[in-house]
Amino acid sequence: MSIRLHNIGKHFGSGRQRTQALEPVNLDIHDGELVGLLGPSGSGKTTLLRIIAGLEHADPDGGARILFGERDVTNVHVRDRRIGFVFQHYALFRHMTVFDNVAFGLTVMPRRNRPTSGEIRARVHRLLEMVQLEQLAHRYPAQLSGGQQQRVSLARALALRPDVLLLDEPFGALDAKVRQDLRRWLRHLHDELGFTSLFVTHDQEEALELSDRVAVMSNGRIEQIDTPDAVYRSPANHFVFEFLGDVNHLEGEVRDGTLTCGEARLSVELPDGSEELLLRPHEVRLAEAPTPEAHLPVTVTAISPVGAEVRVELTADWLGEPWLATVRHADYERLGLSRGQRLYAIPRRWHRFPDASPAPALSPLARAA
Ligand SMILES: Nc1ncnc2c1ncn2[C@@H]1O[C@H](COP(=O)(O)OP(=O)(O)OP(=O)(O)O)[C@@H](O)[C@H]1O
Repeated sequence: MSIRLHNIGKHFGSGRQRTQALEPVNLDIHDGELVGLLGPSGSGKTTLLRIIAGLEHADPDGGARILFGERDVTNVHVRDRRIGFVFQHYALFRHMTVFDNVAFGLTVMPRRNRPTSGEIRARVHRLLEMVQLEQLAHRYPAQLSGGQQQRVSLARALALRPDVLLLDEPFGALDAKVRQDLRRWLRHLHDELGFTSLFVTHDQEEALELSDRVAVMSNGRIEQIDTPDAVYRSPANHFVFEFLGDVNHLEGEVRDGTLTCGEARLSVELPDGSEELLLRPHEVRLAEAPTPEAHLPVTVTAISPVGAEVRVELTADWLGEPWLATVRHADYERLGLSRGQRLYAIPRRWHRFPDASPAPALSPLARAA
């Protein structure tokens, strides 16, 4: 089921209390797609999700329309939109067993649509099997872990065979390992059952790992919507770049093709003036000597060799905030990295987002790559 949003804007309150939660948004979600709404607190993610669900109404002016496939659901009640919901705070019925929680939506259907009790039993068992909770069917929510409760919520949301599944910070309250498992598991279910899903998160990693496409939001606006790879590698603007990962800043004055900041110097093909360059940690190489293009002396202040790469914190008099470089374990050993060591940072590439420039600029190095 595709979802098409046309001119969905939202204000709350009136008079001086009136605030704009969403600027008019247009968005097309394809049939079977898993889309992540990613943004900081207050950026409008939940408001957009609630409008799609029918729990909130878009501003009526401006011709707001919501289509599920060919069906115009703009004025359709939440009950009739055929949506499954999963929220962060597991709203399971505490006095019902796992089985009854999952079966609930089916048992309260109008008699003419309601499956027989045998069919309900079979469907609930199948769902519990899929979320691997069959053994716990007779437990109560209080007897489950957070991750298990969230799996029950998912099974319950899927029991009514929704066309669209909406998830609001579904794994927000869980610890890192459980989140990781649930993400994989949601992706798997999504692919197996083929519904269309939209989920809200403020966790970059979660959005990038789970989504077919990510919509990055700030201040009630969709700043960019694209595949995880594209939003990460080709961010549309400064905000998206900063929000999607660790960033190192290099601010200085450019004169005659050289950016200078204290004792640091970098050759850049830019006109004279003040500049701010941005670099991801993996775009910073560490070396024992400067190059003709880059003279950026740094001191190693912390090393974290945990994970696939080594994270190295760097400081210098010319830096306001420490830099973070990620280096391969082989390079870590080759350089014999230790705290207090003095090295040179060599940018592999850099990015800049001059104000009001719609397209990001990349370093010549990156353009060549
Ligand atoms: N019922 C409401 N009345 C007034 N303002 C509201 C209401 N709901 C949301 N807002 C405002 O709308 C803006 C967007 O809120 P929304 O909850 O959609 O953001 P969000 O991105 O989901 O944030 P979070 O990640 O913190 O949940 C915020 O400025 C919020 O204060």
